[in-house]
Amino acid sequence: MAHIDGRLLWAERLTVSYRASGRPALDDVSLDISAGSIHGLLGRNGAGKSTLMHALLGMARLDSGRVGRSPGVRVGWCAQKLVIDWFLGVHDNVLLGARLRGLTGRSARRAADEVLDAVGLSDKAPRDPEELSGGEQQRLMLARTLAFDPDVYILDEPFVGLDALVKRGLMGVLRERSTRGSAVLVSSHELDVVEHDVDHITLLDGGRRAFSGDRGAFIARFVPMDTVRLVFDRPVTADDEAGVAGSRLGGANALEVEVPSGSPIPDLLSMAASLGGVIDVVRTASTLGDAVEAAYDRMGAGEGR
Ligand SMILES: Nc1ncnc2c1ncn2[C@@H]1O[C@H](COP(=O)(O)OP(=O)(O)OP(=O)(O)O)[C@@H](O)[C@H]1O
Repeated sequence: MAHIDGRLLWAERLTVSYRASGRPALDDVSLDISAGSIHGLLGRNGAGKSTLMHALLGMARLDSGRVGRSPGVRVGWCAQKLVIDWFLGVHDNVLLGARLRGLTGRSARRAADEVLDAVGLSDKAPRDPEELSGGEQQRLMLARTLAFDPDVYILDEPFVGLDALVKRGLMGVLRERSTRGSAVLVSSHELDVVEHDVDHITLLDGGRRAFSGDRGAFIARFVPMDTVRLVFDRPVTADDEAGVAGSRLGGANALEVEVPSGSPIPDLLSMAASLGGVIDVVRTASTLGDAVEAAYDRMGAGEGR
């Protein structure tokens, strides 16, 4: 696989309409998917996430713009709706992914066994897909995509219906694949699952790109401040409060101060040390979920369009 500037797959100013009139489902959206990254595609229901994924896969009719792919890059997709070969058994569905990757014989079977194990379906391998639960069928689709082991994973709401342990395990497998150089584009409303693993965020709002950048920049943009709490082993005095610029009382034994999201705070720490009696410094960092909530609030109020 060769790539251009680390980019494996990209969209340039895509506009897609499902009907001739009315607002486009995707409006002038650009996106780069780079090797080794996990890229979260976020947005409310109907924001255009699936449409963008379909466009990247070459499955949407473009009004304008273009999709580019570096030479030899293989793209794998796990759809939001169930796409399973119901005429094949569980193991053979996964084997299909390994064969599409070019593996044959024992190595294909081994690859299929490995991913069935990774998604916790080894014991269901001899079954037919209709004998699986909804969550297991979802895992089967993911297993097939993992067996294909593409350079770019396009995963549309892959965690719906999965239990917490399986979700975490799958996120770990995706992280491992990205560390080996694959790229992952994942849409999800389950921010707690992707919270610690996404490097890059693109946020869509009504078909338009409202944000694209790294995770830290996203949080800083929508929740610009963290709260730091200085806890004392004694009541806070007026001198303490005056000594920490911008602080407020946080109960009898604590001061609270707002600092820029994610920023180092050496001055505040040395100030705390000089006050005497500070026994704990607790920083409440904003999460991806906080930032998305704040972003959706602002988008509801018209910002970001
Ligand atoms: N086949 C279609 N025909 C007509 N309109 C469509 C079609 N598919 C999607 N749309 C419309 O395009 C817009 C974007 O839909 P899309 O499925 O891309 O959103 P999404 O962000 O993936 O939403 P969700 O989070 O609910 O999955 C929506 O307004 C939707 O109603």
